[in-house]
Amino acid sequence: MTIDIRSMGYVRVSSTDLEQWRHFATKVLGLAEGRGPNPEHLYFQIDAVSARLVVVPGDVDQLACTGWEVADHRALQAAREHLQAAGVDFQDATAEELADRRVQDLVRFEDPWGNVFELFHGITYESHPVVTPYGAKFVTGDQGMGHIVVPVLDDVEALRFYTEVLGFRLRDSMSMPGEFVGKEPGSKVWLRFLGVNPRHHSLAFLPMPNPAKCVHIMLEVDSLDDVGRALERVRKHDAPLSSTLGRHMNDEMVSFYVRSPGGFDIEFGTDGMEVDDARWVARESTAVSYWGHDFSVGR
Ligand SMILES: Cc1ccc(O)c(O)c1CC[C@@H]1C(=O)CC[C@]2(C)C(=O)CC[C@@H]12
Ligand SMILES: [Fe+2]
Repeated sequence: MTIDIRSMGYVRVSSTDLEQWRHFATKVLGLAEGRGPNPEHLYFQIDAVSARLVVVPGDVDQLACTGWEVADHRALQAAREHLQAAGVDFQDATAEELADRRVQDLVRFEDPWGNVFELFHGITYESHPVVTPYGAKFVTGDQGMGHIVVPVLDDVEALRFYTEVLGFRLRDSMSMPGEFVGKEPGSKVWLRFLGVNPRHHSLAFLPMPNPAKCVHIMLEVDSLDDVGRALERVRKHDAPLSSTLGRHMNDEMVSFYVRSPGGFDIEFGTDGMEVDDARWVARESTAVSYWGHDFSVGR
C-alpha cells in the first residue's frame, strides 16, 4: 500500500519580479493568463484547469511547491494515513490556500531535502476553452501538467522516499560522473526518472544542491511547429537558452531548455513517449539524448 498519485497538477513559484514572470510566461512560453482570487498573484493556464502555474510575490526567486493530484477525498484521506505511518509530518491547508489553488482539499509536506509537495483532490476546470497566445495546445489530461526535476542530496534515499513513501514507479535511470555534482572523481551518482501515469516521467531527481529548488519543469505541446515557434520567441525576446533542441533517449521527447525568471529552466517539448505500466520495465539510459541538447550554450 502506498499513495495513489495520478499526475502533477500544478506548480507554484515565488518571485521578486512578477512583471518579468508575466512577460516570460505569456510572450515566451505562450501560456494563457487567467484569473484567481488574489490580485497580487499571477495565474496561468495551459488547459481547462483554472491555474496550472501560480506565481506569488516573495523575497526570493525559486520554486515554492508542486501539487500532485489524487482521485478524490478518500484517496487523500488514505494518503494522510500513509504519510503518518511513514513518519512524514504533514499539514492541512487553510481555506485561503485552498481557494488560491482552486482545489477542494490538500495536504502539504516536505521531502527529506525540503522540496515542498502538496497532495490535492478536486481541482477546478473552467467552462470556456483555453485560448493560448500563440495557439499552442499543451499535452495534459491523464499525463498531467508535465514533469519536474527536483534537487536531492542522496540518490539512494531519494529513490526509496519517492517510490516507497509516495508511490512513484521507476521508469529509467541514468548515471552521471560524481565530479559533475562535486563528489570524488571516479564515483557515480544516479538520476532517476519516475512516473505515475502514461507520461514516461512526471518526477525526476538530480543529486545536486540547487538554490532555485528546481532543476526544470517540462511543458509539452502537441506539435513540433509549436516547439519551433517557442524557440523563435526565445530568440526574439533574448531569453537565456540553457540547451539547444534535441531528442532525449529515455522518453524520446524533442525539446529545448530556457532559463525562467525563477532561476530554474523550463523544458519545452513535444512527442514524448507514453508508457503502459502493465508492460513497461525500468531501463538504464546510456545517453542524455539521441541528438542535440547541447547544455554548454547555457554555461
Ligand atoms: C536525461 C534527461 C532525460 C529526460 C528529460 O526530460 C531530461 O530533462 C533529461 C535531462 C536531465 C538533466 C537536467 O535537467 C539538467 C542538466 C543535466 C544534468 C545535464 O547536464 C545532463 C542531463 C541533464
Ligand atoms: Fe526533463
